[in-house]
Amino acid sequence: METGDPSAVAVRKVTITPKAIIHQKFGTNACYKVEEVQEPVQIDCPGLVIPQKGPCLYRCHLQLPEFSVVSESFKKKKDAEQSAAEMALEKLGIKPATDSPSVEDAWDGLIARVSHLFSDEFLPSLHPLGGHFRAALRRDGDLYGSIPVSVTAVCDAKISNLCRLINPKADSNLFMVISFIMRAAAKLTEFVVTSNGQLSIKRKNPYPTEIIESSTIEESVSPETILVEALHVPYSLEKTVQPVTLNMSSSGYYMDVIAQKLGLTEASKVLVSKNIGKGSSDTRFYFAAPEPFLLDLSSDHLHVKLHSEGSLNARASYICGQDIYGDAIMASVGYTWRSKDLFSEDMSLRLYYRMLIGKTPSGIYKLSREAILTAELPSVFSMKTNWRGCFPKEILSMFCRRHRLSEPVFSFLNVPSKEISESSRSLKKPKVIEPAEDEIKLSQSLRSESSFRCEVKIFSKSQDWLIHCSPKEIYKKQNDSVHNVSLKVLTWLNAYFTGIPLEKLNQWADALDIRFCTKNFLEVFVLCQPAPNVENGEIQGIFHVSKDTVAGSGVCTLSIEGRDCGVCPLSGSLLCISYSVFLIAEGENVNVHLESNDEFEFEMGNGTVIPQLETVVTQLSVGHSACFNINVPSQELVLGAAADSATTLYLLDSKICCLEYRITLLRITEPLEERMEQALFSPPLSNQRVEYAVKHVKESCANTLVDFGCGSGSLLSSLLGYTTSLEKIVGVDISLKGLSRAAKILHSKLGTKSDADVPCVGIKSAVLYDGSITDFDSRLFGFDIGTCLEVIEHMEEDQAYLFGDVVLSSFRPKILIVSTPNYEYNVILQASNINGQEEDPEEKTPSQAPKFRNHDHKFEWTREQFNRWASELATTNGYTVEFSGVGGSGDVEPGFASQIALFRRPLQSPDNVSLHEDAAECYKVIWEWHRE
Ligand SMILES: C[S@@+](CC[C@H](N)C(=O)[O-])C[C@H]1O[C@@H](n2cnc3c(N)ncnc32)[C@H](O)[C@@H]1O
Ligand SMILES: [Mg+2]
Repeated sequence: METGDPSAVAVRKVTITPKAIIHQKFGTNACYKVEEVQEPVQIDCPGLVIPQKGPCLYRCHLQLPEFSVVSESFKKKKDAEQSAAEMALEKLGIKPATDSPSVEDAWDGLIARVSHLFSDEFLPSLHPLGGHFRAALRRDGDLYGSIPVSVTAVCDAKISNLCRLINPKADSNLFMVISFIMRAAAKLTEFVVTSNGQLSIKRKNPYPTEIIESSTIEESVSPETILVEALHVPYSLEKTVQPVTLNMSSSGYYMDVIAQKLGLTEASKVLVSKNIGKGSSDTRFYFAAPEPFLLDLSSDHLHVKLHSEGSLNARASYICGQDIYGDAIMASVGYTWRSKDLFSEDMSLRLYYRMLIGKTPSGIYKLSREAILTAELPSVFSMKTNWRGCFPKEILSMFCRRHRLSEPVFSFLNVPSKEISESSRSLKKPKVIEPAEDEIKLSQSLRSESSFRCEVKIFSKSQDWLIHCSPKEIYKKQNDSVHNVSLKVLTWLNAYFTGIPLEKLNQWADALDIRFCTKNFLEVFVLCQPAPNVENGEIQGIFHVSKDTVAGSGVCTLSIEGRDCGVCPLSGSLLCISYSVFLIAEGENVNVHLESNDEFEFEMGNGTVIPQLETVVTQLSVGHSACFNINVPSQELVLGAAADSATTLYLLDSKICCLEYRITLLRITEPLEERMEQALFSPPLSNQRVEYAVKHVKESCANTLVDFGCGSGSLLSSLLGYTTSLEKIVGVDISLKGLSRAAKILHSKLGTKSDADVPCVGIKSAVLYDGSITDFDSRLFGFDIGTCLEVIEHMEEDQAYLFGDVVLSSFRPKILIVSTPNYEYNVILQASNINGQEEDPEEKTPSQAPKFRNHDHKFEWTREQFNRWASELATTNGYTVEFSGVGGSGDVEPGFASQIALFRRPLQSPDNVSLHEDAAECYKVIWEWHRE
């Protein structure tokens, strides 16, 4: 425990304390002695024989050259000391200043602090700097007892605080701090010596022997030599970061060892960065003090001058957020508050690259998932329950901390309830509603019936405005609004980190409702973009963005093993895979293991994993394994993952490499809607819709069927399991992923089985088209039956109206079946437990209208809304319509779970075929099959 520090309270209270003033006036001539006082105990238990101890109190004797004072008794030693100092000041007729400290006060505090560090009482203390003072007494010759100023500048929070009070810029300017300390030491000529051109301070008189003895200068139990792994970070970006070993002999001073590695004679020429490690670790950059700095300690323009020297170490400066010059050593070594022994930890290339990765938004996400080569920061925040890894808000906070910015400031705009009730009446998602300016009340007191709009502002440490994101979207949950706005900012920042040009950055900002102060922003993030390398036209910088990543590589080879169970993942499903990633080199027998995960969950369709992986899993069924190769991504990602950095570096530098992914699809959890339909209905609702369609196919003896919005072909493939009169089946969709799954399933059902065991023997052809069902294609005119199951609610409402018109006026099927969710039924679904799994219990607001069943639904209609749509449509186009449904009952409130409209074209109604004779064939054939 550190005692008797006169500047300590100065910093804490911001005003100079009585003790500090005494110290300024008398220095070491002021002598404090604290004694314990035992307070008399009040016996409130007569007859008790066990001796009673009162609380321990302290009294302080302060001896000054002319007089002495004794304080009252206090519970804390330091209060006794301050009280004694105050009494002495009173005697001297000095009034301590009570207002905030002036720069002069801070200077006085700094001088007092430096003086204290070199005092007898500091030497034995358990303070990170104490170790340096003791180790300095093991240095030889002239260096005996000499302390490098740089360590005092970074290992003592009080010095940093005082320097900041003198000049706020000292916070990020190491050189300024060092020159302040040197100037303070120069004021203590009686006590310490500073030598010209040397960044070191030494005590004038030796320590008394008893102080040295009590300080245990020799470290307790340490082996002969300690080998510490560190890294050499060259300032030239052409040279790679290399591991180095520091041999810390137990009898020397570790700063001298580092000096040698930097090619310097001794420790005082070494400068030390801020701590960049996590928590208790002490990871810092060590680098040579630049020559101009040694020559001109007092210049205020030093920083600028150093900048123009051109030896800025971009990698080291980027990682620690402080300017670092020349080659640097990155090491985790130093003294702590816990022990007198030297603390050290090995640094590895992997740790270094992880630090680099951890400075970008997507990197923070990747690290939080322990999936550097596999995960990507998702593009949307769909649902809290499906999000894996750190949440956007936390990532944003972490990002700000790592770039030494202020914490992000979130504020909520309370959306008036009028807006919400209007928006829920139309049963449309309250997506973009702009409340009138005067109706917005900035409110932190949030009512449960409120909806939330959240905005965020980001400021630098010195409160310069950097980014402001104010999306218009309204959310029912406060958390959703916070995560969404955070994700927007992260997405935008990520774009900046990948090196997009400024004009694009501006466009992105507009699209994401972001405003930013270009000047302030670039000042803070100047080192964060990969700088274009003019010589060879490649992007090169702190990030080694490889050509392949820039070009956007795809999957090179793919092989799938295992039995196809026919269920492929849909967008919105939650997948669980196991995977391993290896670095493989052309013509080499070695492959380096980079990353593995036994159970890795992610949501499909949000960009939560690298695009190649998402492409591959869409082709897999549960139980399937796949192996595919991709081009090597940026080096820092590979090295951040690799445990064996040496082999990895060797292969990356000398061979043509690629990454090999081996994955197995373990589980698929369908989106909420699918899960509810399966769990709450027997047979599952989707099967009931298929059976409804089959019944009408059979009844109408249809030969031709078109499924509008066929998705992954569940209806078409199910139809193959029934004996019907169908000869031609066609599917149309705009989703290529869905269509390719449909093709795969139809192909396996139609192509492989022998006629004997297939009921669908009558089917002569099957075709899948890529196209929008709101566009007419004459090849699908006049079919016997058209189906459109659970599709219209995935379109905007006006598009659903358009589809209705096009299908009945142009396609003109004899029968059309349209199904869509019955919104009124949601109360029943959402009262079920299934829904509970998705909800955050504390966020539930029962008074609100039920949610839609699926986050991709653009609307959900009540029975009345659906009836109105279908009836008007039928009348306009000369069809009849009848209403029905599946799930629940039509006669009991609230009706069917899935409502169905069945349109029939009366027999006498003309086909209108002539109208479409020359109509375009705008759909694209994706797959077709014809019976030979
Ligand atoms: C919920 S899925 C239903 C799939 C299928 N009908 C079923 O019942 O399994 C909705 C489908 O509608 C498709 N879709 C949405 N808008 C469309 C459009 N304008 N044209 C064609 N398909 C569309 C989507 O791509 C998606 O495959
Ligand atoms: Mg749907």
